[in-house]
Amino acid sequence: MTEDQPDTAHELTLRLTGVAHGGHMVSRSPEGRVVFVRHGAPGELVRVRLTDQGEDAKFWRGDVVEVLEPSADRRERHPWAAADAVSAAQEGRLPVGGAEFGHLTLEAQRELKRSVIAEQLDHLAGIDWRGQVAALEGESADGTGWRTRLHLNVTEDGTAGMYPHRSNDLIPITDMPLATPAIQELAPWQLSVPGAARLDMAAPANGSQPLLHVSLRPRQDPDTVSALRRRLAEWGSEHEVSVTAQSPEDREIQTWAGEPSVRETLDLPGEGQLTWRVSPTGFWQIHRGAPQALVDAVLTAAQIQPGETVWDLYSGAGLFTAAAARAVGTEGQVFAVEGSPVTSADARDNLSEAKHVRVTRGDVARILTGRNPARRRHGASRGQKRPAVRAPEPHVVILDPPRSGAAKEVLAAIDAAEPHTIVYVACDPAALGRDLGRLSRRGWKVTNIKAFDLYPNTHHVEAVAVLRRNE
Ligand SMILES: C[S@@+](CC[C@H](N)C(=O)[O-])C[C@H]1O[C@@H](n2cnc3c(N)ncnc32)[C@H](O)[C@@H]1O
Repeated sequence: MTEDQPDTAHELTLRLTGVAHGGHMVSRSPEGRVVFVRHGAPGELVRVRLTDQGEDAKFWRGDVVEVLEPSADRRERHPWAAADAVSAAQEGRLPVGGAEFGHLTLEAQRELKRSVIAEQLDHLAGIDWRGQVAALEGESADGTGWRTRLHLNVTEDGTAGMYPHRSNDLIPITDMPLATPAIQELAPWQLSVPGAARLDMAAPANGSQPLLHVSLRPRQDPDTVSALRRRLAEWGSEHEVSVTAQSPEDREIQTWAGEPSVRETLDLPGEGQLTWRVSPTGFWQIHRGAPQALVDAVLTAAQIQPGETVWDLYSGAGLFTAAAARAVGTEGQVFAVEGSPVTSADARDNLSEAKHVRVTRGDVARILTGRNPARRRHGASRGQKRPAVRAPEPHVVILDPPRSGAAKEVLAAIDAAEPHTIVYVACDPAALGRDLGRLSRRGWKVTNIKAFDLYPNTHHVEAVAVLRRNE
């Protein structure tokens, strides 16, 4: 038996008392130890199979395998059978990750996300947040069909699948209802791809040509790669899908069929259409409606005036950069910083016509302060390694950091630059709470926080916070 196979010796019957950050429900074992449980709902009595249970562990983790007293918030049917924990347990397998709230109604999912945000903001920033988590316009009734991006891992023999939460046992999948209809129709999980380690599928919401990117396994023999290339190039031509590939030994991305990138677009009222190229390994928002919802929220929050200077930190391929560039006009300027070489090259290309936009590649902390907090954490010298880029004085700062949030140094540098408004876009409520707390202590007032359900059927949630200086 492997560690991940069902094991009734490690099961408990637990009452779930609430929701915790990270997609877990909270409960206590009979001897009082906290147990974080996935796939349940507050108030339920459930049988839980423990997945982490060290004697010395501060807390344990587990998955629901049977619901003894169900919550009224449970759906009749999980929209994605492969991710349904209860039927998975009945079939003697693990549920795949990626839809850990799918057993609940969308309203209940949003209520849990709301309560996590409220709790984190209260606990970490002393903010009494009374907002709601808004569904995106045009969201489907069951929260499926939204993922324009999907990644699959591949077994040694070339079968594509997905991992259960905190497990290395890849499970082949036969469908993925969270993906857009375009991706479901292509069903990349049906491909047999020996030689590949991972597949990334991107299908822009505007219906333009999708792209399949293949990350090859290390040191593949040329015959395996040629055979894979031939088959996928044929598949790509037949289905009008671009195919690209990269081996770990080679930084260059090869185009095997079609185009080397996808084309994303957005209609800005009164401004026409904005267009972005996004490379196979570059960043783009996942939900088909996310770019529109976030650009609207950021522009409303930022109240950018013509002639102003805007910083767009962690800019990705330039989603907010392009919108801000229109808002400031050619009398103003936008200073964008993006760390990933691929994504910053996309941003440069996307904004190459806008002479009032400067895209800088690098770590935001290093660009703004000349110091590298990551290196310092690992014991390197505190000294300035390289001079910081000279950033123009901002009126507005937009930042959209990764899940870990912004480094302390970044918040200090933003504060020191004295913009009138900061717009913080966050995909992690705990990092948001911590960073808003830090900015509040520097004299910033949080004037508004809006939350969006950009990831239906998962525990993830996005928030846009607006801060103005406390006069
Ligand atoms: C959440 S994405 C936001 C991108 C963009 N705002 C959008 O909506 O498309 C965060 C971006 O920050 C970049 N990033 C992560 N850590 C960084 C760092 N320390 N310095 C600069 N960029 C970073 C990532 O490569 C990614 O493109």
